[in-house]
Formats: sequence, C-alpha cells, structure tokens
Amino acid sequence: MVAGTKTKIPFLTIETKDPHIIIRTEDLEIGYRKKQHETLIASGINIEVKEGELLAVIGVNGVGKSTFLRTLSGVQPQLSGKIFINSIDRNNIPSEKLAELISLVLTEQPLSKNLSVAELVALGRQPYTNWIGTLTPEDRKKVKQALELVNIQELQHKKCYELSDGQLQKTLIARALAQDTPIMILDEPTSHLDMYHKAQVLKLLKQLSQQTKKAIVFATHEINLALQLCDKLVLMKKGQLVQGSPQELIQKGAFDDIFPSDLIVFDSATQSFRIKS
Ligand SMILES: Nc1ncnc2c1ncn2[C@@H]1O[C@H](COP(=O)(O)OP(=O)(O)OP(=O)(O)O)[C@@H](O)[C@H]1O
Repeated sequence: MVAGTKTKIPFLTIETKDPHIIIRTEDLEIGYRKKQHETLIASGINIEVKEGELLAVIGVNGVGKSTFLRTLSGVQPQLSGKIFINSIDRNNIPSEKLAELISLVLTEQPLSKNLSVAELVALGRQPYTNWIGTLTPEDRKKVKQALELVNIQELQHKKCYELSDGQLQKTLIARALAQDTPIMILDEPTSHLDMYHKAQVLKLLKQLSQQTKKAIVFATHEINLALQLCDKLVLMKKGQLVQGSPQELIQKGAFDDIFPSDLIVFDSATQSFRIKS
C-alpha cells in the first residue's frame, strides 16, 4: 500500500503521492532474461523510500540483494513492473539524467588505483563535466565538500593503492557524494572491514542521510548494525520481500526464520542474532 491521498472526480482518479517519496516500486519483478529463458529472483516488490531515509536490504547469500539494487539503479532491466524516481518512470529517464539522480557504489568496481583520492572523488563529477572532464570551480567545491563530509581531507593526495580497505570504501562513498545525487545506492559497503570500521561506515551513511537528506539504500549482511541504525529495512526471503521499520519487523517476527534455526537465533530481548547454545 502506498501512502497518499486519492481525490475522486467523476471518471477520473488523481492520486497525490507523498512528495517526499523519492523511489517507489510497483509490482516489480527482478531477475535475468537470456534469450527465451527467464530466471525470476523476486516478484511483487512494492517499496518506497523517502528523502533522508536510510534503508538496508538484507537477506541470506544469493537471495537477490545485488540483483535488486542493480535493477533499482538501472544497471539491469526489471523483468516487469515499474520503478518511479521522483514520480517519473525510471525507464523514461535518459541515462545521463539518471546519473544526476542516482549514485552507485558497487563492491567490485573496476577502478584505477593509480589515481589519487582527490582524482577518484572528482570522477563523481563526470555527469556534469565536459568530455575531457575539466572541473569548474563548482565541481571543485563539490569534491572538497565530499572529502569533508566523509572526513578524508588528509588522504586526498594519497594514491588509492596506498589506502586500507576502510579508507578506500570511504573514498568511494565520497565519489558518490561528489556526484551530488538525491539517491545513493551501495552494495555491501562494509565487506572486508573490521567490526569497528563496519560500524563507522554505516554510522557515516546514517549521518549523511540526515545531513544531506539523501535517500540511501544499501545491501548488507550486518543485520545487527542495520537494526540499530536504519530507518527502514527490506528483508528479502525466498519468494518474499518485507519492508518496515526495525521495530515493525521485529514485532512481526520477520527475523525468526531468515536462517536455519540450528545455529543462529534472533533474540527479541536484545534485538540481535546470537549463536544457539
Ligand atoms: N548474471 C546473472 N545471470 C543469471 N543469474 C544470476 C546472475 N547474477 C546473479 N545471478 C543469480 O541471482 C541470484 C541472486 O544473486 P545476487 O547476487 O543478487 O544475491 P545476493 O543476495 O546479493 O547474494 P550475496 O549476499 O551472496 O552477495 C543468485 O542465485 C545468482 O546465482
């Protein structure tokens, strides 16, 4: 069910959606199509994300989190259904315009580690620069702001091959920030990080969603952290997708059957997963 009001005029129904909803899906079906063969990963996906919301997509390995994020961001087509960005059907948004609306941070993206941190972050300005990538004063300001927001100014002259995984992750987030889009989508931004740096990166995403009013959607296996930090979660289970606030999902018992219960159980008292004794 989508929030909004319906005004009935004879022969015409005008639906006024909440203007703060920035991403909305309608009966979305995701998966892969190869020649005549279709592999359905999930269907009946109806979600909405508002400005300033931090939303985590969680679920077991192989359930379809990356497929979902790639479909939302336009990297791969949906099988059917609709995706609306700012109430516009995403399929009607030209790719150069989409780059001004959605920035994407993927796990294994090819990147030249020979670039300095500042140069990599400046690549985020590509949708706005000319074909040789000349930066205007405005572009330079956005790059500086992105470095400051992520607090990596002191790394800006380092080469990317000199960075730790956590520093590289922050640099990629800064590049997405320099892109200056209302939506940021990240696939497993905390993979390879230790517990402290996982918490640090997710806390950074939380701060950014609040400070910049961006809608931030990310896939993660850090369910305990996501429960503490996110406004909303999308829980993907085989053939089923549930969206809600952490409290709503806990009350529904949505976490009770994510994993086989022989090893790990969800403890609603501490609102976290623990090893079964
Ligand atoms: N290019 C592809 N063509 C066909 N099937 C694919 C393709 N890429 C992924 N899949 C399949 O889609 C399903 C979902 O994969 P996906 O990578 O979206 O899961 P995930 O939830 O992100 O997994 P993980 O947590 O392990 O990263 C898997 O069964 C996978 O084998």
